[in-house]
Amino acid sequence: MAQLIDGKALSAQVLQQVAADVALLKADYDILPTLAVVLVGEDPASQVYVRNKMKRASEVGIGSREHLLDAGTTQDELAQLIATLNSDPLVHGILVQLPLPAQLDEDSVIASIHPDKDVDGFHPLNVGALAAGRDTLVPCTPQGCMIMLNQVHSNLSGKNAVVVGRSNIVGKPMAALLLQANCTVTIAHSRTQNIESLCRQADIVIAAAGRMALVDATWIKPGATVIDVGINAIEIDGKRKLVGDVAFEAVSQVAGAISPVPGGVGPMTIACLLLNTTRAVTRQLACPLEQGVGAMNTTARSDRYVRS
Ligand SMILES: Nc1nc(=O)c2c([nH]1)NC[C@@H]1CN(c3ccc(C(=O)N[C@@H](CCC(=O)O)C(=O)O)cc3)C=[N+]21
Ligand SMILES: [Mg+2]
Repeated sequence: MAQLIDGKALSAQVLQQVAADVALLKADYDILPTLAVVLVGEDPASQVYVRNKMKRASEVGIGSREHLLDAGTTQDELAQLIATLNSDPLVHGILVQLPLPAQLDEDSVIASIHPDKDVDGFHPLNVGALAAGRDTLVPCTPQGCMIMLNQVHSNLSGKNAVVVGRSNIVGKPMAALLLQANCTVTIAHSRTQNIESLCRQADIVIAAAGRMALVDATWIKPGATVIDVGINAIEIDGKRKLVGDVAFEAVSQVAGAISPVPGGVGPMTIACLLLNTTRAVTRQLACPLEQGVGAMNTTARSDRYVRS
């Protein structure tokens, strides 16, 4: 049986570190790191996610502001709000919950967020900086996956990693981070030929395709590490259930390590969002810090949150 990569427990470790950094920012700079979450419309799943984020924020001492806009909000109204948040010195992180209603242009909304407040790491400047291997705000889900991988692998150098899925929010930044960790990286997707045998050569499989139970036991090399990024909501006997992109029961008989859904990548994503909020603060301080929170200001420091 595969080792279970417990995202819930691991996220608690990350959150503990974030709480310590929040306390340090308070003590040394009298700063309350604050996250503004913008939700447009009334999608029930989005409401649950946003509520979870605010709850975790308050647990680690991060301030949060919730901006609930109605579903008919115009591009100009949203732009107005973001401009206000951009210039508010008491707001350090801005998250606009995606997806947005159809009348709104996501790309221009994302581009309007100040890059140093972009705790999602979706702004084109941050995307480019990550691609170039520079220090920047990194998307939360891939960052969480790297921390999970560091739990299993003391050294990722030379590992064959296959990322299944090529989204801008997971697949592409995930591949960039794996490359930065010196993995040999392949991005597979819906048009990839022989995807099953390709994955079977991988030491690491990141399943981020958005297709329920897509990755089966026959796709996995014995002993490989499997991270499940899927969050597919299904109904069983009228009850809502969350399942991943990996056929968990079957794959856990073959893999060396595997993350579950729920309790895997999801909690890590939220922990990294709050981690990014403290990192956003350090990017906005007038003078760079020599130690403490300032010392964490590099994308290569995910290992800092991992017990050896
Ligand atoms: N701008 C933006 N940034 C995001 O990071 C973002 C977004 N928009 N839109 C939606 C997705 C989805 N997402 C999740 C985060 C945590 C869980 C999570 O904690 N899941 C729990 C279970 C929660 C449940 O039961 O529904 C778990 O997997 O254990 C899930 C999904 C962030 N997203
Ligand atoms: Mg995809």
